[in-house]
Amino acid sequence: MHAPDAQSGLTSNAASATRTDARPLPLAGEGWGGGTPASLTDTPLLAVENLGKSFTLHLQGGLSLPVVAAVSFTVEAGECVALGGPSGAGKSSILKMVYGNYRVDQGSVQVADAGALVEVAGADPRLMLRLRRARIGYVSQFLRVIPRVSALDVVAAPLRAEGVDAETAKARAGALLARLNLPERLWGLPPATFSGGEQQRVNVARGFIGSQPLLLLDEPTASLDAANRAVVIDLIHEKKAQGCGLLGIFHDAETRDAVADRVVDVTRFSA
Ligand SMILES: Nc1ncnc2c1ncn2[C@@H]1O[C@H](COP(=O)(O)OP(=O)(O)OP(=O)(O)O)[C@@H](O)[C@H]1O
Repeated sequence: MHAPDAQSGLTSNAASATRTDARPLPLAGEGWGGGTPASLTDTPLLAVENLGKSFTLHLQGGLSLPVVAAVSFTVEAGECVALGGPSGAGKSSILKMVYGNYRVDQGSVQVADAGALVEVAGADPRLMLRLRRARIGYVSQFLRVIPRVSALDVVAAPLRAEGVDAETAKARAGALLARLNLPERLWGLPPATFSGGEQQRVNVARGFIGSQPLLLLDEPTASLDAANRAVVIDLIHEKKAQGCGLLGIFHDAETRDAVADRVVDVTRFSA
C-alpha cells in the first residue's frame, strides 16, 4: 500500500489541483443517478485515454519512477472490467487516478455524468467530491476506520449523503451486513477492533450500498472466506444487472473469472 485510503476526502494531490477541464454540470441527483439509465445511451461510464503516471521519490533525490504510459480503455454500462498484470504493474495506481486520489500526469480520465463525459484529471476538489458522491464508488483494500462511528453508520453514510433518511439508510445497511454474514452484535461497534475479514465486509457493504453507476474495486475479496467471496460475486452481478460499470483488481483468479467480462492487461502500458 502506497497511498492514503480513499474512502473519504481527498489526498493532497487532488486537493491541490487548481485546473478543471469540467464542463458546466447538472446538480447531483440529475442525469444518470436520478433517471436515465446509462445503458440507454452510447456514452461509456468511464473513458481513460493516454493516461500516464510517474512518481517522484523525494527521499531519493527527486528520482522519477515511471509507472504507466498511454493507458487507454473504456468501461461500459453493465460490464465488469478487470485490470490484470503482475504485482507492481500499476493496477492500483490506475484505479487511484480514476478516483482522483493520485494526480494524473498525462492523458484523460472521463466519467459519465448526465449523458456527457466529465474530466476527472485536474478536477477541482468540489467537483471530485460531488462525482464521488453521485458517480464513482470505491471499495479500497482496507477500511479507513473512523473513531466512535459504528459499523452500521459507516455503511449507511453513502446513502445518507445521497439524501436517504436515517432509518431507511440504517435498515439497508443492516440488510447488507447481514447478507455479508457480519454478526449483528458487531453492528453497533466501531470497526477498529474487527478482524481483517470483518473490516473488509464493512468496506464492501459501504462501497456497494450507494447508487453510483461506476464502481471501482481494489481486491474486494482479498481477506474473505469462500462463503463471503460468493456473496461479493453475487453483489457484483447485481450491480451489472442494474447497468452499473465496474473496474476492479482481483488477484483471486476464481473471483475474476466469475465476474470479469474483459481483462485489461496493464503490462501493455508499462512506462
Ligand atoms: N505513492 C507512491 N509513491 C511512490 N511509488 C509508488 C506509489 N504508489 C505506487 N508506487 C509504485 O508504482 C508501481 C506500481 O504500483 P501499484 O501499486 O500501482 O501496482 P499494482 O499493479 O497495483 O501492484 P500490486 O498487485 O502488488 O498491488 C510500484 O513500483 C510502486 O512501488
